[in-house]
Amino acid sequence: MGDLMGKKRQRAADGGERSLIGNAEDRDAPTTGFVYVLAFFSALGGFLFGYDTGVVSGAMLLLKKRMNLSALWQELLVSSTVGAAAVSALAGGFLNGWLGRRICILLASLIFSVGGVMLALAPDKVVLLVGRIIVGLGIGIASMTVPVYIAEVSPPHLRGQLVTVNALFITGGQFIASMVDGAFSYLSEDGWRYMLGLSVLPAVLQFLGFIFLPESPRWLLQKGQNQEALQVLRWIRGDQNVEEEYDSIKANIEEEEKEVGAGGVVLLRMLSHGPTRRALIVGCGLQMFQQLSGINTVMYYSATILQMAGVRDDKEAIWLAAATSATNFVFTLVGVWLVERVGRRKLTLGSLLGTGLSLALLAVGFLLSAQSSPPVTLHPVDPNNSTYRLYGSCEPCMLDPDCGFCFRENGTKVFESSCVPVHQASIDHAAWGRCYNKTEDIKSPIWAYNYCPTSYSWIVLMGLFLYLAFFAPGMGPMPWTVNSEIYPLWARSTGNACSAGVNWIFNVLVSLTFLHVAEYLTYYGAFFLYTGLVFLGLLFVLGCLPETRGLQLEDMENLFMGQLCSCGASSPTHNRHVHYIRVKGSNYFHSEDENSDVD
Ligand SMILES: O[C@H]1[C@H](O)[C@@H](O)[C@H](O)[C@@H](O)[C@H]1O
Repeated sequence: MGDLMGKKRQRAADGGERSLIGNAEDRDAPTTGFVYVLAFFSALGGFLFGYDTGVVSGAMLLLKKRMNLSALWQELLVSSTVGAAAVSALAGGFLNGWLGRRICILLASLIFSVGGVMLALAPDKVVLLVGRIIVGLGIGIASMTVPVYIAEVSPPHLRGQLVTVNALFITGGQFIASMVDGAFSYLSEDGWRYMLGLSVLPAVLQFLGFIFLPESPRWLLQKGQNQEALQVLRWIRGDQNVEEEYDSIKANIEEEEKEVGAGGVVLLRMLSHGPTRRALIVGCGLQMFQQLSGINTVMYYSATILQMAGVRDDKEAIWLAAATSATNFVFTLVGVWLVERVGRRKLTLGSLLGTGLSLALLAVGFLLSAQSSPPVTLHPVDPNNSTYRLYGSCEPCMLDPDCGFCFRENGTKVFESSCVPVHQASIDHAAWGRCYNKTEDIKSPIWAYNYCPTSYSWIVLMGLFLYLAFFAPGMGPMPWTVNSEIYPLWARSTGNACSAGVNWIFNVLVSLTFLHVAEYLTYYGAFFLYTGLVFLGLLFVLGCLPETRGLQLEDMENLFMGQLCSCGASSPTHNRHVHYIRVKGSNYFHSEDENSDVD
């Protein structure tokens, strides 16, 4: 074993130098346009991920009225997709290893198409629920397969950028979904059918594309289909000399097999092998912290934040929410531009720092709003004679899930305000009284179920914008990009399945707990909590995330040879020394001390 590891490190060291030279050449080498075609068609999976998770909020506004959906059914229709994605992302690891990346992408696009047709034609809420679960199964498989496929077909110097394009497509999907929501919100009858059904178009396009596109050459080599692998490499790289890359991948697979064996449960082998165990902790940790930084809560909550800021019209709020997803999209583009320039580690660290500070600003905005919460001035008599809680100001009334704030305003001045019970069937109006009948008349009272009018909304708005500007280039895409790179081939599908599963599980956890957390800690407490979690994430990344820019996928394992979390950018590990050589502004790994043993 020790001997093998020694040879492996020798090869890695040679490979490191070779990739070092290779990379310098690579940058100047012509890249065939074909790799961009591959990235585009694969990233349609990211688009569908974003579209289907984003479109549901607008569709729900219409659906709850058309189908008379209770709060439980609304919750089910939203969360079932994310829950199904968690399950299928985990299962996707096995499918990826067994069937290959291409078949999995074809499967996902087929599932998306079937789910989309079902949703568009759904006669009742049960069919809708089944459709949402089916779509979720597609999202899970796509979310873990697409980054792996793109990473495996890309040359090292373009890999970060091309995998990050998938994340760009995710936020692009969310943005288009919000535009479609806005456009079809005027069709109150059947608008939701178009919103949910339109996803069939990109799904079919991806399916048709992948009928003609090749399997990942790395997966083919792993399955012993050497001739096909060589052909695909030639196809993707154009005229370039691919023998060296082919030999390097092949030699690596053989060594890995000798080193960690071939049979058995991959996850167990990963956990008992130091470098893959550490990579798995880093990959899952990144995905966990991505969700713990509250992105989906902030996005979801943006409509309310805008209402706080004085946007009272529902339609206007929908369009402004589209501006939020547009911001997320535009700043992901900045991430695509930066990833190969500053590297994954610096990008993630900078993003976490800015995200944490913006969350603190959001929390301060909510705190100031709570402190200047308008008082309740009217205490109307409950016609149903049921006792309802008496609150002195808007803040506690708004945090109570059974009540809402009913008020009039004159400019920024709030008057004639009361706290009344919410209607059992819909949070859109009060159970009785002045806010029972919602009219378009601007003089009629305003019903605020989950916000309070405030003059500090500009701080919250600024916090929201800065949050997206910092989160989107780094913490949004980097967990996906890094996970596609850090595992050796034999562990890549399983590693990505686990980390994507962690992402979806924490997505559900954070969304389901937000309102309860806000009820106990208030909104500012909830945002201070996210701030704390983001700073924990910052420490984690600072200590544990090595730089992967420019390295061959086959050389990544060396980054995780030492103790976990001593693997920060350039720190030496306990049993071997790692240092970086700068070539053309990039860090390249170079190994010394080949004979020491690992673990
Ligand atoms: O990377 C994506 C992206 O940031 C999305 O905006 C978010 O909704 C997802 O949860 C996340 O995984």
